[in-house]
Amino acid sequence: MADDFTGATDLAASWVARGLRTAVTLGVPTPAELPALADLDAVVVALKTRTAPPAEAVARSLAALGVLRRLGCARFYDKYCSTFDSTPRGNIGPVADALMAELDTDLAVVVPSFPANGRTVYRGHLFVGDRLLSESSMRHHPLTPMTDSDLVRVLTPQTVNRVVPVPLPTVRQGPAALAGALRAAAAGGRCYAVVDAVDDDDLAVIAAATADHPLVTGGSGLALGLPAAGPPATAAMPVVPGRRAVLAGSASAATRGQIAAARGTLASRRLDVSALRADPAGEVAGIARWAADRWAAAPDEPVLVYAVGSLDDVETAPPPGQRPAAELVEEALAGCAVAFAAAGARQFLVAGGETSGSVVGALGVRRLELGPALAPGVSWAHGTAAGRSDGYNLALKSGNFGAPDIFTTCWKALS
Ligand SMILES: Nc1ncnc2c1ncn2[C@@H]1O[C@H](COP(=O)(O)OP(=O)(O)O)[C@@H](O)[C@H]1O
Ligand SMILES: O=C(O)[C@@H](O)C(=O)COP(=O)(O)O
Repeated sequence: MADDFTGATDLAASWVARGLRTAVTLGVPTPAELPALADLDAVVVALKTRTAPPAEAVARSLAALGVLRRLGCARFYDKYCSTFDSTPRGNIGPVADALMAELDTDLAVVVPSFPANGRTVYRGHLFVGDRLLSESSMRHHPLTPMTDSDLVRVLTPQTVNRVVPVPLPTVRQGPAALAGALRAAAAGGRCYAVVDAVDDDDLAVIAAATADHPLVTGGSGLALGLPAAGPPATAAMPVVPGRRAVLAGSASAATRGQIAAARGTLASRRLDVSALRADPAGEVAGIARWAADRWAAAPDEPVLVYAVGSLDDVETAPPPGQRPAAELVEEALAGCAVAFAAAGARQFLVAGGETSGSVVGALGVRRLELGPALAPGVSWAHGTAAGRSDGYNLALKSGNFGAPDIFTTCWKALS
């Protein structure tokens, strides 16, 4: 299960790359949706729990666990962000505590490392590229600013269990030595092992050492460490013809760069938070009219609607008595998606995990099958929605992933 929607497609892409036939369900699948999932090798339940209060995140994660067990799943992956995104009342610990208790297991590894995207863990500290997490752009995240890179220190106040670091030299001794170190750690009582990993070989060692663990936790990198079960299990993804749009609610550095790179090429509009506060429906209707005009002139050209061009656009606290900008923006982009779909849009790149949750929920999409990869952790998918026979093509892009030109180059894969 994944705590946001971009994270879910990121994990699914890793499993597909390792040869596992995988689907993503958006929210906990209903009983009627289970038969279609029965023959797969892996299922990712996408939850929108990253910023939820701990009790709510725990309840939804346990509901997901229950359904996955009913499907016959025997091993579980608790997917959170590779930058360990967590609110001050963090729910990574409470969710993992509940999963461990339910699965009656004494140890779970904590492995956010994802070297392909520059996330590494050394001596229990999380790095983004060559910076500590706390010195990376993640310190400015509007919802989950990360100001501490020491994962033991971040996780300890969130959990009733012990948190122990496992250093790189132990990993480099290989799977047997690491498995022994993990067993020794668990002998002292239920605990988390924050395992160092700086490259994909380290992830392969951790995957081998935890092959019999009922629960692992981490970013998607650990899934890439699995031995391949076969060639990549990418199904031939249906391409749904229609208008194209980029909806970017992320304020992350990579997305801001992608917006700057695309603005010279794509027709674009920035959401105006004060206008949204005054008249949210009117603002969305105005953007929908603008997009329809653009598509009338150039039907194949994507339009770009974004929230944050520079960090100055980020509202850190709402005016007294007003709704937070984050909520207004998520609702507005969801409203744009629905209005654009009514105008014939079928292909969406959505930037941001929370944003993706809002947009995909508003479109009524329940399930995704992955298609071509666009970047590490980012893929096209085909989404099926109740009452829509054609569905949508969706690329749910983590705010911090993807090359600078992804908003303009991603469409080639659908041509
Ligand atoms: N101007 C703004 N001020 C404050 N928050 C904003 C603003 N624009 C967007 N946001 C919010 O920032 C959050 C970005 O989170 P998310 O979509 O998960 O992106 P990322 O993948 O970069 O984490 C969303 O909730 C979005 O609505
Ligand atoms: O692990 C990751 O970094 C991503 O899969 C992820 O969870 C991204 O979250 P957002 O940056 O909020 O999209």
